[in-house]
Amino acid sequence: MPNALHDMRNLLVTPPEMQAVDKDAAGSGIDSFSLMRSAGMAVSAAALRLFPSAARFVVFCGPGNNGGDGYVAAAALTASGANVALYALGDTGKLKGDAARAHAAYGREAISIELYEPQSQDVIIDALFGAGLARELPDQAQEIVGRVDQAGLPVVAVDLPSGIDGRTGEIRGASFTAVHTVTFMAAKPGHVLMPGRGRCGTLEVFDIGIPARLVAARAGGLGINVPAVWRQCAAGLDPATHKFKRGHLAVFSGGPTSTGAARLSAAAGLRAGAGLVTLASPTEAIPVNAAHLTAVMLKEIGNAADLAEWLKDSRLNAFVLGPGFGIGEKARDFALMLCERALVLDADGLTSFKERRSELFDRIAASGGQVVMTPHEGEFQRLFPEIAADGKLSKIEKAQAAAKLSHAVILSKGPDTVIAAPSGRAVVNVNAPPWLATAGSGDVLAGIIGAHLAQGMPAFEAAAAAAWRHGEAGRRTGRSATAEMLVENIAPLPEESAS
Ligand SMILES: NC(=O)C1=CN([C@@H]2O[C@H](COP(=O)(O)OP(=O)(O)OC[C@H]3O[C@@H](n4cnc5c(N)ncnc54)[C@H](OP(=O)(O)O)[C@@H]3O)[C@@H](O)[C@H]2O)[C@@H](O)CC1
Ligand SMILES: Nc1ncnc2c1ncn2[C@@H]1O[C@H](COP(=O)(O)OP(=O)(O)O)[C@@H](O)[C@H]1O
Ligand SMILES: [K+]
Repeated sequence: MPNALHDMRNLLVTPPEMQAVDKDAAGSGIDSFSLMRSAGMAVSAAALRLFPSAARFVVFCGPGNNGGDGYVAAAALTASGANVALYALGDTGKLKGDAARAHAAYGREAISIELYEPQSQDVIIDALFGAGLARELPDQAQEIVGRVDQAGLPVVAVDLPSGIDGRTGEIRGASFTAVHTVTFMAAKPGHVLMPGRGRCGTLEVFDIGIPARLVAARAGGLGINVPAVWRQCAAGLDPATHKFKRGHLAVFSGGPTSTGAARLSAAAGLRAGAGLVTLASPTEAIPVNAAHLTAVMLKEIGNAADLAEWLKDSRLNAFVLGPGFGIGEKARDFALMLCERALVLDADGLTSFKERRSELFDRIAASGGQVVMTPHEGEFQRLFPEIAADGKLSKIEKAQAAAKLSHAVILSKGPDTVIAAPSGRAVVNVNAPPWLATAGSGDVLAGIIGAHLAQGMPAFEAAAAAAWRHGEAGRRTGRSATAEMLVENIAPLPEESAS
């Protein structure tokens, strides 16, 4: 695992991994109650920072350690002079361990949660359930979520908004929608996967003092897609370079009425840094493509024999196949010929293998090439129906399973794009604005990945860096983004110092 993922800010730790970290911390002699105290104090500080003039802080405490953090926060808020009311879910007499100790230390009355009546100036501290949520949110808690939503009250969540599954980001029955979430040591998948991400508000990762080495030792290779993940593979270009050293990317065009998608990929590939980009076009689409291209070159490739001849040029080192290409045998034949080099298989290129996927997966395994597949949800479902249908798996786990099965790097698109390698390594992209969901946006992404592959980046880093640059391009473009505008706004790769 690269060092980048050892940086706590970039790590994602699943709830079971975090539980193991807790045990290791206790085993190494760290006082678990002092960790809870740090956690609760951090929540109290965040609440006071965000709502310095709140009329009342209402703390909801659950039956486990998340509730324990709530008792500590309530005590700290009270000590700071704030007006605090505390409502408990379940029998406080049944609290155990650190949570029981935090409850005792709070020392004031806990009101039963069903008695909570919203007041218009309330600020909610949600400490019902965190990483330990093991099933649907109890009915009583769901009802409170409804009351808080209806009253439109701001919520500060402890660890996770209660109701969000920390492993998957799914909503277990109902969940609070927080304006701010304070989590501890490292973010969890539920903070970055949808729909959970949309309910966390701003995310604060607070260091409660567990040594980083204990967290890193249990972390399983998941991270957030920050430049540190791939920067070491994107070193600045050699000033003595020439265009062939920056790689030669080829993008395959569809027929005369569906050429735009491939041209978008090609334009994005050039803009993203490939030295040369050639659009490979069937004969009948040559006129329309010729009429639209300038810096991108054009080559007539009608059939597999033409392609075989062209591939004798070993400088052609990366390919994008799929956008607007058409579904069928030609796509399959071409893709199978390209697996040995570096290939982005997208759109129709993926769908063409719906009934014949093992041919593709076997070829990828045998070829040793760098292959990235970029399915959106529908394409993922077509190629990996059994994985897509497994309701127990998170989006990260689905991408990991698909990567393992196909031997390719999988970039599973959406607002929470996941990039996974066959080894299990995976990152979640978090910089994409919603207006990236515009026609042709995926074609632009495929072109950026192609440019990275052409420059010699390994498939995982090429895909992760492309998702990030695509997101940045979206931000630079703004809400009115079209795919053409995204191409214009692809910025240079960040310098060494960016994180
Ligand atoms: N990470 C760290 O280093 C630190 C973490 N800390 C904090 O600990 C939190 C994790 O604590 P936790 O493990 O006690 O889990 P938590 O979310 O309180 O819930 C578990 C309880 O709820 C119950 N239960 C579960 N689901 C239920 C349901 N649907 N309906 C009803 N009951 C349900 C479950 O009972 P059971 O499933 O056994 O029946 C159990 O009693 C974490 O989020 C963070 O805030 C800090 O204190 C400092 C250090
Ligand atoms: N809500 C969203 N927020 C951020 N990015 C999104 C959202 N929805 C889609 N995207 C991104 O937009 C792109 C759409 O690609 P794709 O589905 O292939 O569309 P198209 O075929 O029109 O190009 C993907 O990169 C995807 O990750
Ligand atoms: K919570």
